[in-house]
Amino acid sequence: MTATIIDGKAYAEGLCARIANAVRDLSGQGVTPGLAVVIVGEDPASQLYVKNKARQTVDVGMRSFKHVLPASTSEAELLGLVAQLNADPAVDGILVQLPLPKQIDAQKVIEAIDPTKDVDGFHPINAGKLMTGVPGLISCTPLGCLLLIQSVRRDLSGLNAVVVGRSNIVGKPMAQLLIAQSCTVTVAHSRTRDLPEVCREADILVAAVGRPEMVRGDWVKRGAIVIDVGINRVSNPAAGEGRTKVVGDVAYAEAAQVASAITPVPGGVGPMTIACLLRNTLEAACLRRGIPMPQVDFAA
Ligand SMILES: Nc1nc2c(c(=O)[nH]1)N[C@@H](CN(C=O)c1ccc(C(=O)N[C@@H](CCC(=O)O)C(=O)O)cc1)CN2
Repeated sequence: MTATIIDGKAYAEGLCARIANAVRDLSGQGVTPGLAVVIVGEDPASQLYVKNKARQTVDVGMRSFKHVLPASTSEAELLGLVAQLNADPAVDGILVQLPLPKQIDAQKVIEAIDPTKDVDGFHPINAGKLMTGVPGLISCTPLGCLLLIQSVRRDLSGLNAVVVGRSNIVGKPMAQLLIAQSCTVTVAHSRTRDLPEVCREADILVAAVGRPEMVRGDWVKRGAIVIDVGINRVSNPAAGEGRTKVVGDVAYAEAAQVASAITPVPGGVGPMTIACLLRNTLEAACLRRGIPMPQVDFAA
């Protein structure tokens, strides 16, 4: 079996084009959604993600507000900025880029964001809404994974799903989203006994562990849909000394022999994270004004 490659980059571009159309309609009604992105410190990967977020925000016709703070910023200073953004009517969405420097308690910052502007979907109110099936803002990476899964199979009812990883940002919300689609969900993690055997039961396998190529081809059930959330930079001596490359949590070449569909890394889940952030900003702008959210998730 040769797997269908799920092209996250192409899906994300299509989603952004639909978001841009919806933003154009909204702007015609005098509403231009605004997204504030806050970065603390000089982590090069975070700087790149924030730059891409600001650029894509403008590309879809939204207003972008970028706040760059020094690595020495105190928790109180960051909380002060969040309070200011909560009160700003031009700001519909607030995102504080993670990770934060060690003197700042990230959970405290997340909990300070107005839940109606929490476009990351990390606030406990939004996590609780997802768990209880109440509409709210959903964490971008798991939402992107679900859209990619549904791009190859719309009805997931009754399928066995295994999510490897139990983080608040990916693993737990991913499990909730799959439960809401009537999957039978197992959340596996570093203490799971016989992880390969657990994975072999999965019709849908989501790997979000942060360990390069940990999920091997013989962990994958024939015909499974495999979603790789990992972004791991590893050395690549074949390309020359000191060179690196990005790989996922799944041994792609092996798994692609067995799966029916698989996301590559790069170009799979990653691009969906930013597209879903813009989607959530559109939703936040609509929700806060009582405007129905346009259907942008799937091509009509
Ligand atoms: N507040 C948040 N912080 C962080 C989040 C988040 O969702 N909210 N996620 C990650 C970083 N991230 C977005 O912020 C992000 C990561 C990766 C990609 C992406 O498109 N990756 C590319 C590969 C990139 C490379 O080559 O290095 C891909 O997979 O194709 C987009 C966004 C942590 N922080």
